Parts: sequence; structure tokens; C-alpha cells
Amino acid sequence: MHLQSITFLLKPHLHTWSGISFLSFICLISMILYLMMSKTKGVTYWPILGVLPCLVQNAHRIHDYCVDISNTHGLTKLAKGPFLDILYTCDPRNLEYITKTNFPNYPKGQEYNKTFEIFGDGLFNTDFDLWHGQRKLAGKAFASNNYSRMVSSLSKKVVEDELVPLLSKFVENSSTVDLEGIFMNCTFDVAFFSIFGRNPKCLSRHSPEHEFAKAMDDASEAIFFRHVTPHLLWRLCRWLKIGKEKKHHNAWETIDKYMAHYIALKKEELLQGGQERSDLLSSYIYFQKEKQEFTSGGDKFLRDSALALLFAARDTTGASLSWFFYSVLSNPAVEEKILDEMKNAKKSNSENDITTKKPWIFNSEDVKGLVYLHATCCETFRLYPTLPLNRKEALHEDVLPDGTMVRPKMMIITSTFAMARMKSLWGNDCLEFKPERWLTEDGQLSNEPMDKFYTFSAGPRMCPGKDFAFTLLKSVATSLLFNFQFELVKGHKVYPKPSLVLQMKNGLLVQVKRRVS
Ligand code: HEM
Repeated sequence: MHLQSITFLLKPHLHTWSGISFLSFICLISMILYLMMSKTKGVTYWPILGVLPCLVQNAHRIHDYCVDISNTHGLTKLAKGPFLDILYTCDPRNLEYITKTNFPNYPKGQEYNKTFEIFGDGLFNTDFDLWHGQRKLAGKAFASNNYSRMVSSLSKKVVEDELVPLLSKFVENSSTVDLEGIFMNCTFDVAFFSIFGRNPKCLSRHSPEHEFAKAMDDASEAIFFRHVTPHLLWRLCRWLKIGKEKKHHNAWETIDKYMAHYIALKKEELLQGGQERSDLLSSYIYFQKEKQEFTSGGDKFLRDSALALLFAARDTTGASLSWFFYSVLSNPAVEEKILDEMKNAKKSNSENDITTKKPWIFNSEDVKGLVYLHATCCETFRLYPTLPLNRKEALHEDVLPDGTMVRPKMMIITSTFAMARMKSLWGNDCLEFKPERWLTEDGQLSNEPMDKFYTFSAGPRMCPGKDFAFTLLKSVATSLLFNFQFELVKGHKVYPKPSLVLQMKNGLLVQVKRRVS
């Protein structure tokens, strides 16, 4: 057939063909870029789609991807895509400015509030006046002596009555144990107890998985996917109630059911009077009665406040415990130093009890002087920050200390996981687990690393649960390391799972024996 006749036959379809050719051209370019990008570790721009394909391609390894971005582009990088205007920064000067100096210009933002909508007006999901009122209440409750005493005694109680007996059973059966699962249940029990004043006993081996805890896991998983899925897509799935959004919807119903139940129980208990309660829900109910101005909304206010605290406390601290044990067991010299420090503390505090056959449980006073243990906790929080991504939204145009221009509505992302792995911040040995970096030459705690330590954020929105996290970590660490000997299961690979909280993908499998000293 002649070329003209082919052209003639095709003429009516020319617009279709030019459309198809254009699309093919875009696909071809995109494929070439994709292949190039597969070898590139940082941020690559696609035609039309901007950085979106990079985000989608790396969602399954989001924390390592942040490390790649920092290693490729340095401390700060701008990224654009359809409906995306992101500033990625790990520069401590910028973080100091965002979290403290010009704090009012960097709220969480409406998009964040929408993504975390299940938390309603809970502390970490609000901005401006609503946040201010919530934070004032939380500040009072957290700062009270009653609260810190309660956290210490609850941690000791759960460790002594549940955790240590549970591990003793594993010793008898010589079975392999997933420490991460145990730690998640342990922190659920302690956090729940501190908020609602009752123990859900998740840790107890015979109780089935708590439906409430499972609903929290499902909601958390869905929220993570909202972070790595284009807004329009997850909103469509939410509307259709499909995929992760269906899980989110069901989890929301379950959570609401439990929250209503526990709030009603607590109110009934308070009405009946009796001894003073130090749990957070009781303090919130008392405050609610006293100061109506911050607490309009009745049970919804209580539901949102208590739920936010439970979420903020539970997985973060549970995961930190897992990374602590993983790091200590992988570094026998560190374990030896902690053991020596504990033995000295035990000798000086309880000479006459030294020969007891019962598992030894340290109390919060004994643990206070353990400087090397404190440095090991700090190093765990540095290398494995369990809230590894922090997000803010700019309100007005601004210029950051490093000279970067910020546009209104720009999303500002920080990866504390990547920060810990930057030589320019933590030195050539940044990848090593080294508690000594938190100590001075004469073995005292050093403040110097605090300038670049953002694991608990900083400024007015700094984590109010930092002391809780340290207390529980030390309580569990001392009692388990002193009484048991753990060995990582050979060949079991430990790495972070793609989630909001830095948990382990395959758990933490160990063999456990009773320690003979
Ligand atoms: C290792 C454990 C923990 C880590 C790494 C951690 C980290 C953080 C970080 C980075 C923030 C700031 C988040 C942001 O601005 O977006 C935060 C906020 C918060 N944390 Fe923690 N946290 C931990 C444990 C806890 C515990 C045990 C509690 C409660 C008992 C708690 C309660 C909160 C609350 C309520 C907020 C919101 C504060 C606000 O927005 O004003 N956290 N946490």
C-alpha cells in the first residue's frame, strides 16, 4: 500500500493518533527516567508528576529513602509534585527556628488534621487556640508529682507482676520469643493504666489480643498509607470504604465504642468518690469541671484527649524498647557496662538482699543514678527515633536560617532517622551504637549532643511524654537484663517497617535464659 493511501486512511484518526503519540512519548521519557531513577538515590523529577513517582516507588523503604535524600542532597531539599510542595530539612538551625523561634508560623496544618482525623481535637492533632488549651491541661497533668510517681510505680508493677513472670515461663519452655510483641503489649498496659486507671492486661499470655489495641494498629496502618498516597486517591477510597480505608473506618467504630465505655466507667467511679485518682482521664475530668473554657465538648473532649495520649505513648515507647534490646544485644561491651553499673547499684542499695533467689526488680530510685544506662537510652532514641518523620505546614512566607525560601502552605518534613545517620551532624561514627557520645570524659552526662537531638522534637510542642518513655525504658531494661540473658536468633533480620512509628518489620526474635551471675 502507498504511503499516501495509508495517510489518507489514517487522516480521520489523526487527532487520536497525535494524542496517542504524545502519550507514548511521555511514557517513553518516563520509562527512561524511571530506569535512571532506579540508580539514583535522591529526589528525581518526572515530567508532570514531579516527585510523586519517587515517593510511591520508595514508600516501602521510606526511612532509608530519607537517608538517601540526605546523603545525596545534603541537609535541605525542595520537592514538588502535583498538589505537593515539600521542603525536606534536617538542618538543626532550621529545626530550632521552626520549633521555637518562629513557632507560630509552623502549625501542623489542615492537611495533617484531616489525615489524623480519627484523633479529633486531641493534643497532637490541633493548632492555635485549641492546641494551646489542650497543651495547658496536659502540661498541668504531666507536671504533677502524683503523675510521675504513678508512672514509676505502674512501670514497676507491670514489670514485676506480668513481664518478668511471662519471661520466666519462656525460660522454662526454652521457646523463641518475639520481644517486640511483648513490649508492645507491655507499653499498652502501662500507658492504658496511666490514662484510664485500670490495667487491660494485654501482656498476660492467656488474654486474647485486645480488640482495642488491634483497632489502634489498623488505624495507624491506614494513616501511614494516607501519607504515601495522593490525597485525592485516599479520599476516594475513604468515600468508597475500600482497602486500608475500610480498615480505618472499622477501627474508628471500635475505638469509639471502647472510649465511650471507659469514659462512662471512669465517671461512675469518680461519682462514687473514694481515694484520689492520679490517672490522666480523672485529671482531665476534674479540670473539665473547674475550667470550662478549654474543655467544651463534654465526652468528645475526653475521648479525643485520652485517645491522643494513648496513641502517642504506646507504640513509640514499645518500639524504643525493642530497639534498645536489639542494640544492646548486638553490642556485648555495652551490655557488660550496664550490668556492672546495675550490680554496683544493687550492692549499695540492698546489701542484705544480695543472695535472694527471686528475680530482682529495680525501683525508680535505684535506677536514677545509672548514668551509663541513661546514655544507652539516649543513644537508642538517637539512632532509632520512634517517631522518625515530623511534619509541619508553613502559614506565611518566610526565610529559614539556611536561606531557604518558604511559601505559604508548604509542607515541611524532617526525618530524625536520617539526621542520626548524617556524618555532618554526628561524625564519622554516626552509624555506630555508641552510648559514650552522651558522656563526658569523666563519665558524666554531656549536654552537647542535645543541639541536634530532635527525637522528642523541641519548643512548645516538644513531647510531654519524654520522662514517661525514659522511666519505662529503664524499668524494663534493668529488670530484664539483670534477671535474664538474651540471645538474638541467628539469621533473623531486623529492619524498620514502613510505618508512622519505627517498628521492626519481622519483630525481634530472641532466645531467653535465666541469668546466672
Ligand atoms: C520513645 C517514645 C516517644 C517518642 C520518640 C516521642 C516523640 C514525640 C515527638 C517527636 C513529638 C512531636 C510530634 C510533632 O510535633 O508532630 C511528640 C509529641 C507528643 N508526644 Fe511523644 N514521644 C514518645 C513518647 C510519648 C509518651 C510516652 C507520651 C505520653 C505519655 C507522649 C505524648 C505526646 C503528646 C501528647 C504529643 C503531642 C504534643 C503536642 O503536640 O503539643 N509521647 N512525641
